[in-house]
Amino acid sequence: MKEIESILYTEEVIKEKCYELGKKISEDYSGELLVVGILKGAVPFMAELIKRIDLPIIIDFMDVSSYEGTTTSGEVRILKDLEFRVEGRDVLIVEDIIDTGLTLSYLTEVIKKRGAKSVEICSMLTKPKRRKVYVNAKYVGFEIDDKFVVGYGMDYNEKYRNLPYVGILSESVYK
Ligand SMILES: O=P(O)(O)OC[C@H]1O[C@H](OP(=O)(O)OP(=O)(O)O)[C@H](O)[C@@H]1O
Ligand code: HPA
Repeated sequence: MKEIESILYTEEVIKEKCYELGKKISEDYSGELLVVGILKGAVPFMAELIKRIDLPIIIDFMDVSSYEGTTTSGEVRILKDLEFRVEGRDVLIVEDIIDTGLTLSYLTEVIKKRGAKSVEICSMLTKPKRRKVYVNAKYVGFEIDDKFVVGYGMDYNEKYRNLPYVGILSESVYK
Protein backbone atom coordinates (compact mmCIF):
# COMPACT_ATOMS: atom_id res chain seq x y z
CA MET A 1 0.00 0.00 0.00
CA LYS A 2 1.51 3.31 -1.10
CA GLU A 3 0.62 5.22 2.10
CA ILE A 4 2.75 2.78 4.11
CA GLU A 5 6.42 3.80 4.16
CA SER A 6 7.65 0.48 5.53
CA ILE A 7 6.40 -2.64 7.30
CA LEU A 8 7.73 -3.02 10.84
CA TYR A 9 6.09 -6.23 12.05
CA THR A 10 4.35 -8.86 9.96
CA GLU A 11 1.40 -10.91 11.14
CA GLU A 12 3.69 -13.94 11.69
CA VAL A 13 6.05 -11.94 13.92
CA ILE A 14 3.16 -10.48 15.93
CA LYS A 15 1.62 -13.93 16.41
CA GLU A 16 4.95 -15.31 17.64
CA LYS A 17 5.18 -12.40 20.11
CA CYS A 18 1.64 -13.13 21.36
CA TYR A 19 2.70 -16.70 21.98
CA GLU A 20 5.68 -15.49 24.11
CA LEU A 21 3.63 -12.90 26.01
CA GLY A 22 0.77 -15.34 26.60
CA LYS A 23 3.19 -17.88 28.03
CA LYS A 24 4.66 -15.31 30.47
CA ILE A 25 1.21 -14.14 31.55
CA SER A 26 0.07 -17.74 32.09
CA GLU A 27 3.09 -18.36 34.32
CA ASP A 28 2.64 -15.16 36.34
CA TYR A 29 -0.98 -15.70 37.47
CA SER A 30 -2.75 -18.60 39.06
CA GLY A 31 -6.45 -17.72 39.38
CA GLU A 32 -8.96 -15.96 37.18
CA LEU A 33 -7.82 -12.94 35.20
CA LEU A 34 -9.95 -10.05 33.96
CA VAL A 35 -8.54 -9.01 30.59
CA VAL A 36 -9.57 -5.48 29.64
CA GLY A 37 -9.15 -4.41 26.02
CA ILE A 38 -9.06 -0.71 25.20
CA LEU A 39 -11.20 -0.04 22.16
CA LYS A 40 -10.74 0.09 19.37
CA GLY A 41 -7.04 -0.35 18.61
CA ALA A 42 -6.40 -3.28 20.96
CA VAL A 43 -8.94 -5.65 19.36
CA PRO A 44 -6.76 -7.62 16.84
CA PHE A 45 -3.85 -7.90 19.30
CA MET A 46 -6.12 -8.93 22.16
CA ALA A 47 -7.87 -11.53 19.97
CA GLU A 48 -4.50 -13.13 19.23
CA LEU A 49 -3.13 -12.79 22.77
CA ILE A 50 -6.01 -14.37 24.69
CA LYS A 51 -5.73 -17.56 22.62
CA ARG A 52 -2.24 -17.93 24.12
CA ILE A 53 -3.24 -17.37 27.76
CA ASP A 54 -3.66 -20.66 29.53
CA LEU A 55 -5.77 -19.43 32.47
CA PRO A 56 -9.45 -18.95 33.23
CA ILE A 57 -10.12 -15.45 31.88
CA ILE A 58 -13.00 -13.02 31.56
CA ILE A 59 -12.85 -10.36 28.88
CA ASP A 60 -14.24 -6.85 28.98
CA PHE A 61 -13.72 -3.59 27.10
CA MET A 62 -13.38 0.11 27.77
CA ASP A 63 -13.41 2.84 25.18
CA VAL A 64 -11.47 6.03 25.82
CA SER A 65 -10.47 8.73 23.45
CA SER A 66 -7.83 11.40 23.25
CA TYR A 67 -6.49 11.34 19.68
CA GLU A 68 -7.54 13.23 16.58
CA GLY A 69 -5.36 12.40 13.58
CA THR A 70 -1.81 12.12 14.90
CA THR A 71 -2.14 14.46 17.88
CA THR A 72 -3.35 13.86 21.41
CA SER A 73 -5.61 16.37 23.13
CA GLY A 74 -3.95 15.36 26.40
CA GLU A 75 -7.37 14.84 27.94
CA VAL A 76 -8.65 11.26 28.30
CA ARG A 77 -12.43 10.70 28.19
CA ILE A 78 -14.24 7.45 28.99
CA LEU A 79 -16.67 6.75 26.13
CA LYS A 80 -17.65 3.23 27.27
CA ASP A 81 -17.09 1.77 30.71
CA LEU A 82 -16.56 -1.82 31.89
CA GLU A 83 -19.38 -4.29 32.31
CA PHE A 84 -17.68 -6.09 35.24
CA ARG A 85 -16.67 -4.81 38.67
CA VAL A 86 -12.90 -4.90 39.13
CA GLU A 87 -12.95 -5.04 42.95
CA GLY A 88 -10.70 -7.82 44.25
CA ARG A 89 -9.77 -8.99 40.74
CA ASP A 90 -6.45 -9.36 38.92
CA VAL A 91 -6.79 -7.04 35.93
CA LEU A 92 -4.69 -7.08 32.77
CA ILE A 93 -5.16 -4.05 30.52
CA VAL A 94 -4.45 -4.81 26.86
CA GLU A 95 -3.42 -2.02 24.49
CA ASP A 96 -2.06 -1.66 20.99
CA ILE A 97 0.38 1.17 21.76
CA ILE A 98 1.78 3.31 24.58
CA ASP A 99 2.74 6.69 23.17
CA THR A 100 2.67 9.68 25.58
CA GLY A 101 1.42 7.31 28.29
CA LEU A 102 -1.54 9.57 29.15
CA THR A 103 -4.23 7.00 28.30
CA LEU A 104 -2.73 4.17 30.31
CA SER A 105 -1.61 6.20 33.33
CA TYR A 106 -5.19 7.49 33.60
CA LEU A 107 -6.79 4.06 33.12
CA THR A 108 -4.44 2.31 35.55
CA GLU A 109 -5.34 4.84 38.25
CA VAL A 110 -9.09 4.50 37.57
CA ILE A 111 -8.95 0.70 37.86
CA LYS A 112 -6.72 0.78 40.98
CA LYS A 113 -9.07 3.26 42.67
CA ARG A 114 -12.00 0.90 42.02
CA GLY A 115 -10.25 -1.67 44.21
CA ALA A 116 -8.64 -4.14 41.80
CA LYS A 117 -6.33 -6.62 43.51
CA SER A 118 -3.67 -6.01 40.85
CA VAL A 119 -3.42 -4.02 37.62
CA GLU A 120 -0.86 -4.80 34.92
CA ILE A 121 -0.47 -3.72 31.30
CA CYS A 122 0.20 -5.72 28.16
CA SER A 123 0.87 -3.54 25.11
CA MET A 124 1.81 -4.67 21.61
CA LEU A 125 4.01 -1.59 21.08
CA THR A 126 5.70 1.15 23.09
CA LYS A 127 7.23 4.44 21.91
CA PRO A 128 9.51 5.39 24.86
CA LYS A 129 10.80 8.59 23.21
CA ARG A 130 7.31 10.12 23.25
CA ARG A 131 6.56 9.45 26.92
CA LYS A 132 5.11 12.39 28.91
CA VAL A 133 4.08 10.41 31.99
CA TYR A 134 5.52 7.25 33.47
CA VAL A 135 3.70 4.01 32.71
CA ASN A 136 4.73 0.72 34.26
CA ALA A 137 4.03 -1.84 31.51
CA LYS A 138 4.96 -5.35 32.60
CA TYR A 139 4.35 -7.00 29.22
CA VAL A 140 5.46 -5.26 26.02
CA GLY A 141 5.74 -6.67 22.51
CA PHE A 142 8.04 -4.27 20.67
CA GLU A 143 9.78 -0.93 21.30
CA ILE A 144 9.55 1.47 18.35
CA ASP A 145 10.94 4.87 17.32
CA ASP A 146 8.98 8.09 17.25
CA LYS A 147 7.05 7.36 14.03
CA PHE A 148 3.29 7.28 13.52
CA VAL A 149 2.33 3.66 12.92
CA VAL A 150 -0.88 2.05 11.69
CA GLY A 151 -2.29 -1.42 11.12
CA TYR A 152 -3.08 -4.44 13.30
CA GLY A 153 -5.77 -2.36 15.00
CA MET A 154 -4.08 1.05 14.87
CA ASP A 155 -5.60 3.87 12.84
CA TYR A 156 -5.08 7.27 11.35
CA ASN A 157 -8.50 8.96 11.36
CA GLU A 158 -10.14 5.49 11.64
CA LYS A 159 -8.36 4.09 8.55
CA TYR A 160 -5.83 1.23 8.24
CA ARG A 161 -6.96 -0.76 11.32
CA ASN A 162 -7.50 -3.84 9.16
CA LEU A 163 -3.94 -4.09 7.79
CA PRO A 164 -2.53 -7.48 8.84
CA TYR A 165 0.82 -5.87 9.79
CA VAL A 166 2.20 -2.83 11.66
CA GLY A 167 3.65 -0.23 9.29
CA ILE A 168 4.94 3.33 9.37
CA LEU A 169 2.46 5.79 7.88
CA SER A 170 4.03 8.07 5.23
CA GLU A 171 4.25 11.64 6.44
CA SER A 172 2.70 12.77 3.14
CA VAL A 173 -0.64 11.39 4.41
CA TYR A 174 -0.85 13.76 7.37
CA LYS A 175 1.55 16.68 6.70
O1 LIG B 1 -0.11 6.88 25.19
P1 LIG B 1 -1.10 7.78 24.52
O2 LIG B 1 -0.44 9.01 23.94
O3 LIG B 1 -2.26 8.12 25.38
O4 LIG B 1 -1.62 7.01 23.21
C1 LIG B 1 -2.05 5.69 23.19
C2 LIG B 1 -3.53 5.59 22.93
O5 LIG B 1 -3.87 6.17 21.67
C3 LIG B 1 -4.59 5.22 20.87
O6 LIG B 1 -5.97 5.28 21.11
P2 LIG B 1 -7.02 6.29 20.45
O7 LIG B 1 -7.43 7.30 21.48
O8 LIG B 1 -6.46 6.81 19.16
O9 LIG B 1 -8.26 5.33 20.18
P3 LIG B 1 -8.39 4.01 19.25
O10 LIG B 1 -7.77 2.84 20.00
O11 LIG B 1 -9.86 3.84 19.07
O12 LIG B 1 -7.65 4.27 17.95
C4 LIG B 1 -4.06 3.88 21.37
O13 LIG B 1 -4.96 2.83 21.11
C5 LIG B 1 -3.90 4.12 22.85
O14 LIG B 1 -5.12 3.91 23.56
O1 HPA C 1 1.60 5.83 16.33
C1 HPA C 1 0.38 5.72 16.55
N1 HPA C 1 -0.47 5.16 15.64
C2 HPA C 1 -1.80 5.03 15.85
N2 HPA C 1 -2.40 5.44 16.97
C3 HPA C 1 -1.64 6.01 17.91
N3 HPA C 1 -1.99 6.51 19.11
C4 HPA C 1 -0.89 6.96 19.67
N4 HPA C 1 0.19 6.77 18.87
C5 HPA C 1 -0.26 6.16 17.76
